[in-house]
This record gives sequence, C-alpha cells and structure tokens, in this order.
Amino acid sequence: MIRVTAMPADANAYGDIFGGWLMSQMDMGAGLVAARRSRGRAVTVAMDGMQFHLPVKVGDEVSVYGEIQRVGRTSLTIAIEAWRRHRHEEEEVKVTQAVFTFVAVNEFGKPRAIDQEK
Ligand SMILES: CCCCCCCCCCCCCCCC(=O)SCCNC(=O)CCNC(=O)[C@H](O)C(C)(C)COP(=O)(O)OP(=O)(O)OC[C@H]1O[C@@H](n2cnc3c(N)ncnc32)[C@H](O)[C@@H]1OP(=O)(O)O
Repeated sequence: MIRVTAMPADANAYGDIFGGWLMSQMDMGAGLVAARRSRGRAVTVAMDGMQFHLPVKVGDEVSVYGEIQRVGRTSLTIAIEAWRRHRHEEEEVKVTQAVFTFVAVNEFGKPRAIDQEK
C-alpha cells in the first residue's frame, strides 16, 4: 500500500528510525484502506497491539501492508504490518504490526454507516 525510503530526518541519534514515524506510515496505510472500503472520510479511533520487532535503519525501504479484519456498522478493523528491506538486498523482514480501528465519518465528523455489500 505504501512504499517509502527511511531518511536521516526520520532517525534518532543512533541511526534507528523513530517508532512514531513508523506508526505514522502505518496509520496512513490503514487510512488508505479505510477510505477505500468506506468510500469516504474515515478517522483513526484506536490502535491496538503495536509491536516493534526489529529496528529500521536509514536508507531501508519500508513497505506497509494491510488487511481488513472486520467491518462493523460504522467502524473498520484493519491489521497492518510494516516490513523493511535493505536497499541493496532482496530479503524483506517484518518490523512492526498493529491493529487499527477506523470510523467512517460524515462531513460533520459524525459516524456514518458503511455499505455492508462490498
Ligand atoms: C479533498 C481532500 C482530500 C484529502 C485527503 C487527504 C488524505 C490524507 C490521508 C491521510 C490518511 C491518514 C488517516 C489518518 C486518520 C487520522 O489520523 S484521523 C485523526 C485522529 N482521529 C481523530 O481525530 C478521531 C477523534 N475521534 C472522534 O472524532 C470520535 O471518537 C469518532 C471516531 C467520530 C467516533 O465517535 P463516537 O461518538 O465515539 O462514535 P460511536 O457511535 O460511539 O462509535 C462508532 C464506532 O466506533 C467504534 N469505536 C468507538 N470507540 C472505539 C474504540 N476506542 N475502539 C474501537 N472501536 C471504537 C464503535 O464500536 C462503533 O463501531 P460500529 O459498531 O458502528 O462499527
């Protein structure tokens, strides 16, 4: 869903990429899934089970993948993973995972029903 290069500005003083930057990429990836499935604006209401398995380094290619787990009346639950790949190598390794809940909202920011038919 999202593929981006981790840059020096995203790193701490040790050269590891900030967890907050990764969470932001994951949130944006989940947002793409939620907006597409709900056919409109959707906002993050919860993020559960965030796990950081391995560090990401400057220059790594970071890919964010997501899968809808559940569609409720107005909310969606989306499992998100981020994977890193050293830019000179082929192997991809999972670095983070979390479950995001988004709520579809109308123009007033209030929950709106999601079409249950896909
Ligand atoms: C033209 C220009 C285009 C521009 C294009 C730009 C695109 C750029 C892309 C960016 C993509 C990034 C995407 C990031 C998205 C944010 O970062 S959004 C910012 C952060 N989030 C917020 O500000 C949301 C703040 N919260 C709220 O406004 C309200 O809590 C909400 C979300 C509207 C919910 O209101 P509420 O009155 O609590 O709703 P309520 O009726 O009680 O519950 C609604 C549903 O939520 C569920 N729910 C409520 N709370 C929870 C909870 N804590 N846990 C789980 N489920 C919950 C309920 O179970 C219910 O589910 P359903 O049974 O209906 O399925």
